[in-house]
Amino acid sequence: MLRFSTAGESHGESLVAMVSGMPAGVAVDQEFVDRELWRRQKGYGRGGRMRIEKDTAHILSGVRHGKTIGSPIAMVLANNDWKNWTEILPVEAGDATKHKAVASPRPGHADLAGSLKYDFPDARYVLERASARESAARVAAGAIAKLLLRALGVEVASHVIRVGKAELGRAATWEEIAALQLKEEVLLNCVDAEAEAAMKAEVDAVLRTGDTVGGVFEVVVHGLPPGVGTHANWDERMDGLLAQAVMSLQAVKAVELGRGVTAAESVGSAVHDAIGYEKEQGVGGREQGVGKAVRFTGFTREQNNAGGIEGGISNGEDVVVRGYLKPISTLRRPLGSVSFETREPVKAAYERSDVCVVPAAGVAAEAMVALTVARLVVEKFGGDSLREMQRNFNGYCEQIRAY
Ligand SMILES: Cc1cc2nc3c(=O)[nH]c(=O)nc-3n(C[C@H](O)[C@H](O)[C@H](O)COP(=O)(O)O)c2cc1C
Ligand SMILES: C=C(O[C@@H]1CC(C(=O)O)=C[C@@H](OP(=O)(O)O)[C@H]1O)C(=O)O
Repeated sequence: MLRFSTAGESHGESLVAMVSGMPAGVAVDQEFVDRELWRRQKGYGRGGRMRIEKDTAHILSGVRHGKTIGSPIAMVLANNDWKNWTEILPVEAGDATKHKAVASPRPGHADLAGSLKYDFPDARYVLERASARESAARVAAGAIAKLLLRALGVEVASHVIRVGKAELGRAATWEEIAALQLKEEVLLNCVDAEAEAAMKAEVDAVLRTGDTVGGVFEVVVHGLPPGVGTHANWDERMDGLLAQAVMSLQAVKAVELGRGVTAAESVGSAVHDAIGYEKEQGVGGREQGVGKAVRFTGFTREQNNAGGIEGGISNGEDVVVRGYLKPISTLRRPLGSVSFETREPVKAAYERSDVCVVPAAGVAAEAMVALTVARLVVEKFGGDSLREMQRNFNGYCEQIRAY
């Protein structure tokens, strides 16, 4: 089973990512892993911390001569900011002057609930792990999953469809989304320059007023054959697993598959994706790689409102997952809170903060989606080595082509 976990605190020495269950023989491209980390650090509206960090994954195990060897992969990502904290963090609990205590819990953070739960004197102990700094480790793990998927012709990419009130008012093609991932500059990771300018204006407006914004990103999985995930058990359905994976990201408050949200206010005839068949084009091979059309069978759809999943099973169309982000919680003009010490009303704590993280959250969500899909792919196709898995995968593709 493909599994991953992370460890590490925001201002601790390092983050750690562990991935196990990867087949042997997958080429691990360090440049690709680091580029994914770079993409997560970018986007208009990020705060001062991103000028301190330059994330890179130091691979400690599970890779030999550039390829996976089937053993757990451990990676370490240093926190550059750690050196600014070494003298402050380890002091005794309760010394508010020395350990950067967060003495008034910030609304929208885990601060209050976590301090009560773990019996901490202030929220610093909570936020260190609750922070989305952790998502960098997820991206390192997700990059490994992406490399496995890529070896099977499956690609995962994201783009931003809303920042505050500004939205991309049209559907994006896979080619547009794939091309975005290669850009050297990341503004708001939107496929449309005009919509992106409007999104930037939303960020500028909240920068002026000391406020924050949220938005919506969309992750697309391209090239996944029909038949991954299952309807058979609730906890094996791909839709449920994707929802949990993306919802688990910091600040994501809703997850949508396909047109799930607007479908609720529509009628069945407008929502469901009519099925056709085109033998000539559909049957006869699949081209692999970003931007190429992938057809596994002759069955066709006029549209993809289902977002590539029906009954918890991939149906061969692009898998489309949207994540809805609340506005960032920490405000330069803070909301009301209460002092832990005096219980008097005070403003919530503020040091520095991002004001918009929609593009970065999209990259982290790509990682979560890639890890989820890779897990289901490993379950379906098995194989201790990539060669064995590719044989199983190709055999299955032949089977459904001849269906
Ligand atoms: C990439 C990324 C960066 C984030 N940066 C900040 C930040 O600088 N300030 C902040 O208040 N919240 C930030 N968040 C969100 C908080 O971590 C999150 O809202 C908080 O931990 C509470 O968790 P919840 O919103 O999931 O309930 C960020 C989220 C992501 C995905
Ligand atoms: C460090 C990252 O994001 C952090 C996530 C975060 C939060 O509360 O989630 C708060 C900020 O941390 P700091 O207070 O150190 O500036 C962000 O910078 C990162 O994305 O790598």
